[in-house]
Amino acid sequence: MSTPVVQTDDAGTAGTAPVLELRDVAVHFGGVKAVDGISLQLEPGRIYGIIGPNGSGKSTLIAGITRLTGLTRGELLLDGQPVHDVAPSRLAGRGVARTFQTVRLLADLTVRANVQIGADARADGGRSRRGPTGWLRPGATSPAVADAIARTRLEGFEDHYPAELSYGTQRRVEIARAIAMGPRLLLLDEPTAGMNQTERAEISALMRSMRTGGLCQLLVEHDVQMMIDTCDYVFAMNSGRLIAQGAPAEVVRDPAVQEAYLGRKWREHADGD
Ligand SMILES: Nc1ncnc2c1ncn2[C@@H]1O[C@H](COP(=O)(O)OP(=O)(O)OP(=O)(O)O)[C@@H](O)[C@H]1O
Repeated sequence: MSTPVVQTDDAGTAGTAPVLELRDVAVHFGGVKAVDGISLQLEPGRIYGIIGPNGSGKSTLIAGITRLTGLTRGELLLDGQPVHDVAPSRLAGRGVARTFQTVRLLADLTVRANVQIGADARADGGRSRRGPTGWLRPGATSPAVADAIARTRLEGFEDHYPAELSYGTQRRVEIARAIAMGPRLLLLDEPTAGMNQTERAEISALMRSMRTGGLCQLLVEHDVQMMIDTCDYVFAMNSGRLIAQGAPAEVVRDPAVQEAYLGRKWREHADGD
């Protein structure tokens, strides 16, 4: 169940120092205003969602936050510090981890070794350029890896290889690898794409359980029910801008959101019936 958000201001805050702050962030590709002036704040220990129709700018916003694409304008602050000059590879050392739309596990490494990669990125502040074999410590499970495996309920899978796991379990390994980095902010880009309802519910429950310790999570997801079940606060985008924000149940009822995203989706669904 989602937790209602109370006493928030326009930026979605409730008086706690933000982990991440965006001030008037824009990313333009020539004449395409993929992200066009977004300001928001994310607090520790909360789960935020971004919804919006295809092409509304969700992925570009994540790419801007993770420094994979440059900002046309605006400011990005982590724990109050500007990160415009921080290389993407150094963001792990600044407490930012992410998972991707597609599974990116290393096929010839066990679950333990895949998760160890995250722990090693944390240990050297994301500076390591070593290949996978340089990270391996056969048979040993570091405390960070053991903790990440426990938090993602992967005990018993440590010695398995990705190909031996279900798709849903592979995605949990990716989350474990990100958690092993010890992030304060975890970005999840469509973590339930391709999953069945049971697996989606597992990821939702996992995300809710991971809020302990102040972890802030930002979820990009097309599944509206997943958003409602998982997030404390949702931002709705259209054409690169925020068109609504607030508690998930309120945002999905917002007329602008219905028109831009949900209405279209429901119409497509109805047309397909
Ligand atoms: N590298 C790029 N060069 C030019 N245009 C781009 C580039 N990346 C994204 N765009 C454009 O920016 C807009 C936003 O795209 P983006 O992928 O961020 O949307 P999205 O909300 O993540 O979509 P989806 O839900 O389909 O993943 C789109 O019009 C897209 O075509």
